Amino acid sequence: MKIKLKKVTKRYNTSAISDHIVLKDISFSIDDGDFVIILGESGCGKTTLLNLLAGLELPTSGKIHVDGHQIRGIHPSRSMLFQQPTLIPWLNVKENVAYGCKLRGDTKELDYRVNQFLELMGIAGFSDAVPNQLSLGMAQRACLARALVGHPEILLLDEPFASLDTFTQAHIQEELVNLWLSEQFTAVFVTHDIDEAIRLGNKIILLAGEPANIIDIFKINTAYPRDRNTSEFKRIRTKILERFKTSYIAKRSLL
Ligand SMILES: Nc1ncnc2c1ncn2[C@@H]1O[C@H](COP(=O)(O)OP(=O)(O)OP(=O)(O)O)[C@@H](O)[C@H]1O
Repeated sequence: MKIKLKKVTKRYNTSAISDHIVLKDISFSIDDGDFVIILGESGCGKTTLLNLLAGLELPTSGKIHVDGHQIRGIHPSRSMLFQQPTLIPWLNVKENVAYGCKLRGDTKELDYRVNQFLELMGIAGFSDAVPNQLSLGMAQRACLARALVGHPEILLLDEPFASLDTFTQAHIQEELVNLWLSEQFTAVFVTHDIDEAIRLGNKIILLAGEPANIIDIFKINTAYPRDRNTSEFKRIRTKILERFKTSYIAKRSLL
C-alpha cells in the first residue's frame, strides 16, 4: 500500500492564548513493502505522526492518502504496536491474539492463524497463560502476534522494544525483520535509537525542529541482519548524527 502525506500540519490547542504546532507541512511518501523508520529526538512529534498514519488523530491541515484514499479514521488494514504491551489481563494469550479479529468477525481459520503466529513468535507454549505470567518480551511478542494475525497491510510501531533488555531487543528486532520479509507488509517504525533505525529500516526519515519537519531521508539497501560493527553501518550512523547536528546548529542560530 502506498502512503502519501501532503503538507501535513498538526496543531494542538494547548491554551486560550497560544497553540502548539507539533508538525508543520510534512510531505513524504512510503512505497508498498517499505520498512520506514521515523527517527528523531524525544518529544519532536514522532508519535503524533504515527497516530496520524493510524487515523487515531486527524491532521489540522494537509492530507494523508493510502492507495489514493484519504485517511479519516482507523482501519483494520493498519495495525499498531505500542511501546508497552497492551494485553487484556483476564484473557489468555491465545484469546488476546484472536481478540481484534473476533470483534471484526474475521474468524476464517482464526485458530490456525493464531497458532501460526504464536509459533512464529516462539510463545506457542504459553498460549493458555494470562498476561501477568509473561515476561515483558513475551508480552510484546504476543502483541506483535495480535497485530499481525489479521494480516494488516501496514504495521505501525511506536518504539515497541524500548523497554526491553538488550538481548530480548536484539532477538525480537531480528524476528520482526524476518516477519516483514515473509509477510510483506509495509512497516512504519518510530524510534530515537539510531542503531535500531539502521538495523531495521530500508528508509530512515529524520524528523527535527520545532515545529518538526523532515530534515533528510536515508535509503539503506544492505542485507539483513545488519552488524553495527561493519564500516558501512558506522558510516551511515556518522552521516545521520552529522545531519542532526547541522539541523540543531541551524536551529540554535535562529534563536
Ligand atoms: N493530545 C495532545 N495535546 C497537546 N499536546 C500534545 C498532545 N499529544 C502530543 N502533544 C505534544 O506534542 C509534542 C510531540 O509529542 P510526541 O509524543 O508526538 O513526541 P515523540 O517524538 O513521540 O516523543 P517521545 O519519543 O518522547 O515519545 C510534545 O510536546 C507533546 O507534549
